[in-house]
Amino acid sequence: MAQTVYLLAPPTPLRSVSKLPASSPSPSIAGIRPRSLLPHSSPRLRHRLRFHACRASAAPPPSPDLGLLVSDNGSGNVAAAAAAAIDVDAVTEAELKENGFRSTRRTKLVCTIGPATCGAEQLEALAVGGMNVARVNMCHGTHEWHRQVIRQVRRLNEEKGFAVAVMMDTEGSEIHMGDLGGAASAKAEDGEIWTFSVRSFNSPLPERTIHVNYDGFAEDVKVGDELLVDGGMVRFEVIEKIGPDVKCRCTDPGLLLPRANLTFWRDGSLVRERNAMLPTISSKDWLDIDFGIAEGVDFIAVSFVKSAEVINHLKSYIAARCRDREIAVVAKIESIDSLKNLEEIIRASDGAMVARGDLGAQIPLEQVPSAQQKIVKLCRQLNKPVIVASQLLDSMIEYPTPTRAEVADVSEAVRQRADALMLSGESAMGQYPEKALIVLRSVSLRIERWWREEKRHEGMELPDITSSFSDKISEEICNSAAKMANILGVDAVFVYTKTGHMASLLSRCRPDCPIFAFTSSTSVRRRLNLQWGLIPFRLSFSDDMESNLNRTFSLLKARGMIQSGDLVIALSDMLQSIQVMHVP
Ligand SMILES: Nc1ncnc2c1ncn2[C@@H]1O[C@H](COP(=O)(O)OP(=O)(O)OP(=O)(O)O)[C@@H](O)[C@H]1O
Ligand SMILES: CC(=O)C(=O)O
Repeated sequence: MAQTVYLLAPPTPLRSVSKLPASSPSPSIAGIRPRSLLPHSSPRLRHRLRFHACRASAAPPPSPDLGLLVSDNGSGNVAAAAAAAIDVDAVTEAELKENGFRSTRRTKLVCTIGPATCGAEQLEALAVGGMNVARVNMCHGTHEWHRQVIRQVRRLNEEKGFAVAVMMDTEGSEIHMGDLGGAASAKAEDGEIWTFSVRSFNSPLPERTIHVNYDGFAEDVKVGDELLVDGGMVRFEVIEKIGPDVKCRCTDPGLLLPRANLTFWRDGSLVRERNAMLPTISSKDWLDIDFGIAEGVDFIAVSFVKSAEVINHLKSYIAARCRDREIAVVAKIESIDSLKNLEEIIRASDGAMVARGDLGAQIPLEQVPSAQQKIVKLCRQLNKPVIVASQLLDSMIEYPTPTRAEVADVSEAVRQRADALMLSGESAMGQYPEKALIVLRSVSLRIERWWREEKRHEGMELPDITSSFSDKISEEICNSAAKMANILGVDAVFVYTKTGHMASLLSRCRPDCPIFAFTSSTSVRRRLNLQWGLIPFRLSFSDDMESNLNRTFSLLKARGMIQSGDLVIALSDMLQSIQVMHVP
């Protein structure tokens, strides 16, 4: 296993990438020697790193192998296709000129797809607008509906050069309302009496009647309990139980949406004994998971995770059925149990979601911000991508501009350096999905730039996360490369990575510059699209690093993404030639 650090430096243009002898430090970066670049390396490692001083060639690029390189810019508006094989659209050109890759967006954007956005044109508008991941929520819609959406996203990727990943979100064993007999919503007014019942009804439902999906509902609730719909968007008080029917008085009026989640509280605490007995992954979820595997989704988000065990079980299940590619498992942190077992759950998962909607129905609302901060921090320490979700721009479901408080909430998530922000109802069924995406994009760009200008490198302790010696080498190289990138003010870090692991380790360090991640796998490329600061490309590699570098420089220069004289650090996790090694 070899790792190489390349330093590519100006000032005088060379005609080709040149390589110095292994023992020579880079002349352009005086005084920086391998040892000083790996300050934390154990002397026992005695690795010999080879540093290569190179410059992006000033010579006209050779005819690029256009079919091999496909990118999308992290700024999101890049329907990036191979430079000439597929024309780069006008939006892409404009966005590149406007921001340039140095200021490209680092925070990734997830959009929930629903009736407002499931058409081909609407999906394309979201991709052009910066959607990195499309989320489908299995609480809603049929398999046929989800299949159409997933295939449409794949088509967009293939035909227009996007790398939008697909995340399937399981329903989980939550207690929720039924379908409202086909109605899009129903309004509950203050003081009205509604019936919540486990009985099945034909459409249309009797007036002010709600079906509940959980058979034990009427037995579990008590007169006087508070019933929260959708985490408290509407509230009722239980006033009477008649067999399977529970009569409730509306105390906080609002809009009831189909299949909204239900929780009940007694004496100021969540009643959760019954919930605790329900399986995290229900039999319906297993059918949905099989569907997701068959449709080739990139992520499966698991609702109401209680422990690491269920994540491990699901990962083994996926591994047994999916030998040729990986599906990342994202743990949704949305329950008291998931907070209790947070670290073991995050360690077991490939990522996490701060699912503030349901979390806010399980813990007091005022505890949600600190829980968010804790989850985001832990995820970064453990190198797991983290999504901040729910109600970021809730008012934009109905209005074309966000509230100031919503903008502040988005800014805080960006400032915490979460990997991704998620739109839920705003994109699934809101009136302004594209505008909501623009708000996320512009707030992210602005806060990220402010952060860089203020030079606010947080000194977050990044603990060792690797167990194997080989991974430890990668980790040290990435930590050092990110530090060096900030000190030297380089324009970009290039990482050539088979599995994406090294790109992800770099992302964890949140360097000031963007990270161009090259991988030969389209599915790894899509997965990397969830991670902070990564601009993932697909590139067929050779084992010859110089040839890879030359080719990437030519291709990126041809597209105006880098220029001669740009300062770049390049890392690789897959050279077979030994360039980091134990000194004999
Ligand atoms: N596939 C779909 N079909 C119909 N409506 C949908 C679909 N996906 C989402 N929606 C609508 O958008 C709203 C917000 O979506 P979201 O995925 O956040 O769901 P949710 O019901 O709030 O549940 P969760 O807690 O799982 O996020 C939903 O309540 C629903 O009204
Ligand atoms: C996204 C989600 O499931 C929640 O916020 O509850």
